[in-house]
This record gives sequence, C-alpha cells and structure tokens, in this order.
Amino acid sequence: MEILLATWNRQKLAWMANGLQQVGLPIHILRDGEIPEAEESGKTCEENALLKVREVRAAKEARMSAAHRASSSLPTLSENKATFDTIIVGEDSGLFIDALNGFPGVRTARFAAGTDNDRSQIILERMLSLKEGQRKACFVSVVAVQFPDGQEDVYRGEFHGEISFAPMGTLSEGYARIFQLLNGQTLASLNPAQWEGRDHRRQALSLASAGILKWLEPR
Ligand SMILES: O=c1[nH]c(=O)c2ncn([C@@H]3O[C@H](COP(=O)(O)OP(=O)(O)OP(=O)(O)O)[C@@H](O)[C@H]3O)c2[nH]1
Repeated sequence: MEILLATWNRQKLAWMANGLQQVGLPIHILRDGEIPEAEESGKTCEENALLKVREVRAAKEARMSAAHRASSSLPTLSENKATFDTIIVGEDSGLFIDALNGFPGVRTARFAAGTDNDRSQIILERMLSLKEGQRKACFVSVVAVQFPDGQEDVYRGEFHGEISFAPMGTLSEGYARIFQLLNGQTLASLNPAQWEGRDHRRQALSLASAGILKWLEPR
C-alpha cells in the first residue's frame, strides 16, 4: 500500500508529505505533466478536494486500461482495480472572510491574476471601510482521501483569525502577511512554531492520517 498525493502545487507537496508521515506508508507524488491539473469547479473545499483525487484515480485507471489494450498478457481492468494499492490524498484550501460573504473562498488561489501577495492587496482594498471587529476570517483546509476499495472521506481543519489593515511580516509570503491571530500578529510575523499544529492544514492532515490508519486496521 502507498499514498499518492493529488496536488500540482510544489509547496503543498512538502507539507502534505510531512503531515502524512505518521501513517508510515511510502508517499509518492505526480510526475511533472503526468496528469493535467484538475479543474477546481466545486463550490466548496470538500467538492474541490474530491475532484482532485477523482481526477487522479480516473487518469491512472485510463492509463492502465490503455496498457491492457496494448498487451493482452496484462491483467484485465477489474483485476487492476483490485490491485491498485494506492490511497490517493488531495487537499483544497482557502481564505473565507465573514464580511465579504466568504470571499475569496474556493477561489483564493485564482480570483485575480498575479500572486497571492497581489490578491492580498485587492482584499485589503475591498476591506478599507471595515473596522476592527468586522474583519473576521478563517482559513479552511479540506483533505480528501480515496481508498483502493472506492471509499472516500473528507477531513476539515479551520484556523480562525482576522484580516490586518496592511501586510505585515517577512517570515512568509502571500495571505500569511494579512492573516492575523487574535494577538494582532500576522502569521508572517510569527515564528511558525508559535502556530503550527493548530493551523487548518495540520488539523485536516492529522484527522486524515487517523482515518487512513483506521482504514488500514485489519477488518
Ligand atoms: O499564506 C497562506 N497561508 C496559509 O496557511 C494558507 N492556506 C491556504 N492558503 C492559500 O489558499 C489557496 C489554496 O489553493 P488550492 O488549495 O486551490 O491550491 P493549488 O491550486 O495551488 O494546488 P493544487 O490544487 O494543485 O493542490 C492558495 O492561494 C494558498 O496560498 C494559504 N496561504
């Protein structure tokens, strides 16, 4: 049994692999260009995380079936399905801002051209008139797990905070510079050791790891 990460984001690979280490299975990543990036057409992080794992499973199965057509000595597709010993794990995250009705939400990575720094600036401009207490926001991470028997589970983590009035901090880039915890410091101005472990991604990955370990238990 092995884990395959359904992500096309290089940075994500590292923290997903790290968060799933406790499962103790070998972790594989997609080769560059192996499978086209899944279109994130879902309305929720749950839907998008599932879209990613299903896209990867479908592409892998299509490849097996093509190999089968190319050589009659290979096993049939149904045999392949049974021996496709891979647990596929995908993740979708986003920043949900209360006063903007959840915007940018599932479109956090792509609601405007440019980088997350550029998009953070757009958010700050939209929130110019909002005072302290009206700037509540939440990072959400949903991890989807698809098991070889077809079982699918989703695990959600949430990290609550507020949007700052200006970007602050140099320890990381992007939304971490405008997302502040209740002590008024942005993630980018805090040492990660001060918040890691209670963040959305770590929570969702810990729950997913526990779910995978449970599925692996002898039945
Ligand atoms: O600074 C940040 N600190 C965080 O703690 C955090 N959590 C989420 N995000 C942002 O949310 C979007 C996810 O997008 P996303 O899940 O669609 O990923 P993606 O499309 O890049 O990769 P994938 O679909 O190949 O897996 C991206 O803009 C991330 O930067 C964060 N930014």
